[in-house]
Amino acid sequence: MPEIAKVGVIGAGAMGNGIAHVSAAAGLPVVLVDVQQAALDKALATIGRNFDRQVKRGAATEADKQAALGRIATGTDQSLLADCDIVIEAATEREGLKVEILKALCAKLKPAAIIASNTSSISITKLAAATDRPGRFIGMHFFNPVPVMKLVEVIRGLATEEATTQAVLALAKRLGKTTAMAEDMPGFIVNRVLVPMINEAIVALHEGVGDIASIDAGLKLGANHPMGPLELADFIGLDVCLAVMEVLHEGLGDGKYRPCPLLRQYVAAGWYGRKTGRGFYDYAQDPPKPTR
Ligand SMILES: CC(=O)CC(=O)SCCNC(=O)CCNC(=O)[C@H](O)C(C)(C)COP(=O)(O)OP(=O)(O)OC[C@H]1O[C@@H](n2cnc3c(N)ncnc32)[C@H](O)[C@@H]1OP(=O)(O)O
Ligand SMILES: NC(=O)C1=CN([C@@H]2O[C@H](COP(=O)(O)OP(=O)(O)OC[C@H]3O[C@@H](n4cnc5c(N)ncnc54)[C@H](OP(=O)(O)O)[C@@H]3O)[C@@H](O)[C@H]2O)C=CC1
Repeated sequence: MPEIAKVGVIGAGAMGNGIAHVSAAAGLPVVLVDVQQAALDKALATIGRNFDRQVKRGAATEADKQAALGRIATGTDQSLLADCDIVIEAATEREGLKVEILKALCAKLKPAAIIASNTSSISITKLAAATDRPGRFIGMHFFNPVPVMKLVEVIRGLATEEATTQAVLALAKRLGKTTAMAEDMPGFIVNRVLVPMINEAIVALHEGVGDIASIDAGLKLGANHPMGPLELADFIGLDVCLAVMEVLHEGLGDGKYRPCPLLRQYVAAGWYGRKTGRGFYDYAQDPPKPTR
């Protein structure tokens, strides 16, 4: 398997922009594709702002930022990914959508190209089966925010070839990440543990055990979490949290993974958290104000 020299990213949202950021910062040319030009524009602005954080701290120079931004090409057409050695799929956490994207993508890529999914929980084996290259399909699960979080979970599907695994481990290392191998089971490792905790915080809110501010203060001040569980849920996206709980509940068949009805209600209202401006907190206010 040749070394990965060019990275494609599909989906320019909360995660896609970060994956493009760290790939370009590592000196790799990047192609970032999304269906909405507006999403691409927003992603480039976010990447620029995140580089500014690093420049301010002296962790990067203005020249580093400009050079990295110069390595990122964007567009709404998947054919721009034709000469990428790997394409990392980071589109919305909906299985049907991912399958549709992957099926369309295969025809556009060179036969040797690897496809990786950044999915939070969906079966890598199942997604691989939707492609023409199950041996060159793998889970490469980054964490939010990508420029800061050191971990990449690597998940092999049943058909993933060793050369694919080694190429992705080498890429993660080049991106400055630490890898953990996770089995292709619902939620992999981190989300199997973390998202049920978030769901339990929502249950506690739903049952009136505490209000939003108290629940978040509890885990921040009592367990030294950097963010409270409800603040974190908004940061991840309530849509993603619900999608993960549904995969756990269905895949493991245990009632303890039942998504809290209040989480369903917030997602049904379109209150996804930071990405829509309102979730458990209203981000139109400064500081963000609890919504109940
Ligand atoms: C759902 C899934 O499938 C998997 C997941 O991702 S689960 C979610 C995993 N993520 C978490 O658990 C995040 C928990 N929260 C945190 O770690 C911290 O709150 C945080 C790193 C996000 C912010 O840290 P903080 O101390 O509150 O803020 P701050 O001191 O301003 O930032 C620390 C660093 O992070 C950077 N940072 C903060 N927020 C950032 C953001 N949204 N994007 C990029 N960089 C960010 C800052 O620039 C700073 O970096 P520099 O030192 O280079 O400037
Ligand atoms: N949020 C998180 O903390 C984490 C999420 N993940 C996973 O990463 C993936 C992305 O999540 P996240 O970044 O939060 O999601 P977002 O909703 O922020 O971004 C998804 C992006 O994909 C775009 N998209 C939708 N359909 C297509 C398509 N057909 N082709 C190209 N782009 C498309 C969306 O555009 P539009 O808005 O127009 O639909 C949107 O810009 C998910 O699988 C999620 O589970 C993994 C780790 C952490």
